Amino acid sequence: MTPAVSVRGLRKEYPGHVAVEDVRLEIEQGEVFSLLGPNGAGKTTTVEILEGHRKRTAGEASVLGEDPGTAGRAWRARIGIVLQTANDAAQLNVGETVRHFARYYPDPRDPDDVLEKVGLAEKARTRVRALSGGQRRRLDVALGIIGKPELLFLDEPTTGFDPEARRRFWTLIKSLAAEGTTILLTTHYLDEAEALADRVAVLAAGRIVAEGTPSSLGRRSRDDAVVRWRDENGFHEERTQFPTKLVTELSHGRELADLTVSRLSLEDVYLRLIGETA
Ligand SMILES: Nc1ncnc2c1ncn2[C@@H]1O[C@H](COP(=O)(O)OP(=O)(O)OP(=O)(O)O)[C@@H](O)[C@H]1O
Repeated sequence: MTPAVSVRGLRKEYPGHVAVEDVRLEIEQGEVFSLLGPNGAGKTTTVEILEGHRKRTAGEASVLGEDPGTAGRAWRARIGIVLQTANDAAQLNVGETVRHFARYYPDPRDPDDVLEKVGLAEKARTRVRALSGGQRRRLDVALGIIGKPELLFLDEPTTGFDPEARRRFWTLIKSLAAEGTTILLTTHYLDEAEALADRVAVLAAGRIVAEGTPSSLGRRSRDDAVVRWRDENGFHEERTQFPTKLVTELSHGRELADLTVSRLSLEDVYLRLIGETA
C-alpha cells in the first residue's frame, strides 16, 4: 500500500532562517500521526507544505500519491484542512456555512450529520460571528471534514476547547480514523497525542528528534516505574523495573496508604527530548 504521506529530505528556508531541515516522514493510510514540538519548531511550515499551501526549498514530498506543490483540484478535494487561524465567514449562519462548503466537494457528508458530530446542531441558525471561540473552532473542524477527506490535516484543533468539547472531539477523530481517514495532527496537548495517535514525531528546531508510538517514544516503556506509598515513617518513593514485585513485598497482604505506581508520562518524555536538543 502506498503511504498517504511520504517525505524525504524536506527543507524550508525563509530569508535568513532555516525553518525545516532534512525532515523524513512516512504516514500510512488510515494512520493517526501526531507532530509535536515547541513553538516555532516548524510544524505548521511542514504541514502547510504537505497541504500545498507553501513551497518547499528542497526535498521530496508525496501526499496521496501526488506532489503537493503541483497537485490540482481533484487532489485538493481528497484532503481536509483545519487551519490554526480560521477565515471569517461573512454574514452566514452555521448551517448555511457548512452547506456552502459542501458544494465544493464531489461527495460531501450530510451537513446536518456533520453539525451533529461536532456538537453544533443547536447552533445551526446562529450567525458565525456570534459563536464563542471554541464553537468557532468546532465549525472549522466541521468544514475540514465536510468533503469526506481521505486525509485530514488538523493544526492544533482543540485550542480553546473546554474539557468536554475536547473529549467529544477525540471521539469524533477516533470515529473518522475507524472509517479509514488518515489524520495528521499537530498539537501542544500531550494527552491528546497519547489518546489519538498511532505514532508521533517530535520536531525541534526544524528537525525530527524522535519518532515512535506514544508508549515507546524516547525509550519510555523501558524507564523505571515509580512506586510511592506512605507508612508510619512517612512518605516513600522507589524506582524499579518490577513494580508488582515491590508492591507485593511491601504490602504483606495489607493495604499500603496512598499507593501509586506511575511511569514517565508522554509529557515527561517530550520535555526531556526537547531539553536534550535545546
Ligand atoms: N512566512 C514566514 N516568513 C519567515 N519566517 C517564518 C514564516 N513562517 C514561519 N516562519 C518561521 O519559521 C519557524 C517555524 O515556524 P512554524 O510556524 O512552522 O512553527 P510551529 O512549530 O508551527 O510553531 P507553533 O507551535 O508556534 O505553531 C519559526 O521560527 C517562524 O518564525
